[in-house]
Amino acid sequence: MMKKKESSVHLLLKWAGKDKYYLYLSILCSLISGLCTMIPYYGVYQVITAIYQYSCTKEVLFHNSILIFVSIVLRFVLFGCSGGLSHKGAYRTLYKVRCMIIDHMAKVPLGVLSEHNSGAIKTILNEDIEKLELFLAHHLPELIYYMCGPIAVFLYLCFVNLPLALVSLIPLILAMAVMGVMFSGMSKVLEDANQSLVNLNSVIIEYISGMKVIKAFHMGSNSFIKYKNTIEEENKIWNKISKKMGPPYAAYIVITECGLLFMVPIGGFFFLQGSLSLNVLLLFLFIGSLYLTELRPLQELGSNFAKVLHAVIKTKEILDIPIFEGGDDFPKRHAISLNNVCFAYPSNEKEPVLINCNLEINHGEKVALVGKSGAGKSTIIQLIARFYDTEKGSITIGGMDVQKLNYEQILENVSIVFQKTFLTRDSVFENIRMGTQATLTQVREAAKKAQIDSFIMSLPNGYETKVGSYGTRFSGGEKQRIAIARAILKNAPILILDEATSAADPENQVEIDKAIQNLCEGKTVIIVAHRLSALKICDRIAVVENHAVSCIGCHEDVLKESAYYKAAWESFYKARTFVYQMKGGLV
Ligand SMILES: Nc1ncnc2c1ncn2[C@@H]1O[C@H](COP(=O)(O)OP(=O)(O)OP(=O)(O)O)[C@@H](O)[C@H]1O
Repeated sequence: MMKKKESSVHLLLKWAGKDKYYLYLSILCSLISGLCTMIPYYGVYQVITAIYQYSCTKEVLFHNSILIFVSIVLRFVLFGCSGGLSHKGAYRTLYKVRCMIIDHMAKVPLGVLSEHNSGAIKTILNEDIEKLELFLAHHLPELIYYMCGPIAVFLYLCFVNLPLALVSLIPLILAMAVMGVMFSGMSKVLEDANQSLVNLNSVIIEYISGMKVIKAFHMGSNSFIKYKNTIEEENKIWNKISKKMGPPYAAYIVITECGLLFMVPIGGFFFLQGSLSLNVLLLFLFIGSLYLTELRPLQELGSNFAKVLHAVIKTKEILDIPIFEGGDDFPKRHAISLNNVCFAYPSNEKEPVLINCNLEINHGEKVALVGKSGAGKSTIIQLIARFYDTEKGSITIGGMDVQKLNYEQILENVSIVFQKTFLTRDSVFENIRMGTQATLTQVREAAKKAQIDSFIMSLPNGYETKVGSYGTRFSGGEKQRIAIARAILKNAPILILDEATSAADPENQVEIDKAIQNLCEGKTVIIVAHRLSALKICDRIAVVENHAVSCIGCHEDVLKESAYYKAAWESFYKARTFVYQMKGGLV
């Protein structure tokens, strides 16, 4: 546990980089401010001594009052400076850590990222990182401050009377024992509490994103059950924590204040014995029984510290996800080849999706992947785009193993149009150019080819129309054409269309087909075709079944060779020529 704490603080300071000097300065201010706590006690002792020795004059009162006043002002000024510096250091560190995570996530293989629960990532990015700020900006300087004062007072008391100074520590020893009880076995409970927060975040995200389905199926209050159960689970954990922490916390508070209980009899005994003067007894009765109450906030810091350690560990877990770095330049030719590829998803390693799968796609060729649902079509394209690495076998682009290629260049050279289009809360213009420096003319050019320019121009603010709330009014087909415009603008030589025509209805089917034709021009294309109508632009068709590509060729050849394709084509053909018969006659 101790090792974990050390490495976590060390990690935090490493992440802070040069900004750790703000934190060091803040600690120094806290330290001096904490030491100032001792000065008023010293002043009080001087006055008591003067009274006891009948030498108390106006000067003695005046000097000590000034001393006490200056030390109190200094204490607060320095504590304020410490807070300012710690906040500056903390927010700069927070900014760095957030950037580090975002940078890192951009280099993490997409598949690995999707294996992570999005609620867990949100908890880390949002709540856990905020806890780092709490620690750096507040806990660290406060820890020094609250510890320094009592330590300095104790040292001063040791200087005045060692045995009584040691007696003054008895409440501290008892309070530490109580704290030990309080925190024993807490790491598991706190871990559960953090996990329940992650679950709660995931359920909320799931609940909000599934709102449409919940309403459509009139699931009403039943849909709340998972949400309600998760809240109840969290409630149970926090009840458990408060039951465990409540009594020892009360004991801790009382014990830190019970100094007089020991000081009066023991100090009084020494005084009666004559080994203690009255001024020293008074000093210990006033101060020796009180100064430890300054340590009280340490208990709260202690419990928060456990949360901070958890946050550091979680942040590190994200930063430790292996990334793809370096690698060879992307080749100029783009023939794609799968050679005896075996693959199972990391979350389900026992169920192989692909076994010895082979596929050859020529440079500039357009190949459709067809097959039953769950056959592995999307898996193949995810492996080509290196969302995951193959277990056995290899995938090459232009003869080069994808695992040896620069990952960033793979992302640059492979465009994927997914079935679901993600629109950011930004203008349509920014949604098409997606962070590139493309001009409005270039964006419009791409949008024209994607058959969406006239629709965008009809929007209230044209290309400047904000998507956000308005975005919900885009139809599936319109969104898909925006995605196609993005891909046209990106102009990557390899194009993957995963069910890209699925949102097409008869009205915009023609437009989407035209958009896709424009998009595919001169590219190496793989289309995951669920509707066989998408096959018309393809040179060859590959059937995915039984964990591999079972046959590949032109439409006529595959029709002869593949029973699956023959059946699929026949039902597609029947559906195309289907005429609805109404009761009263033909429609
Ligand atoms: N992230 C994942 N983790 C675990 N298993 C997965 C994952 N994604 C897909 N699978 C499983 O892998 C198998 C192949 O899925 P894949 O999506 O490649 O099929 P598909 O042919 O594209 O199906 P569909 O046409 O329905 O989209 C399926 O059994 C699916 O359940």
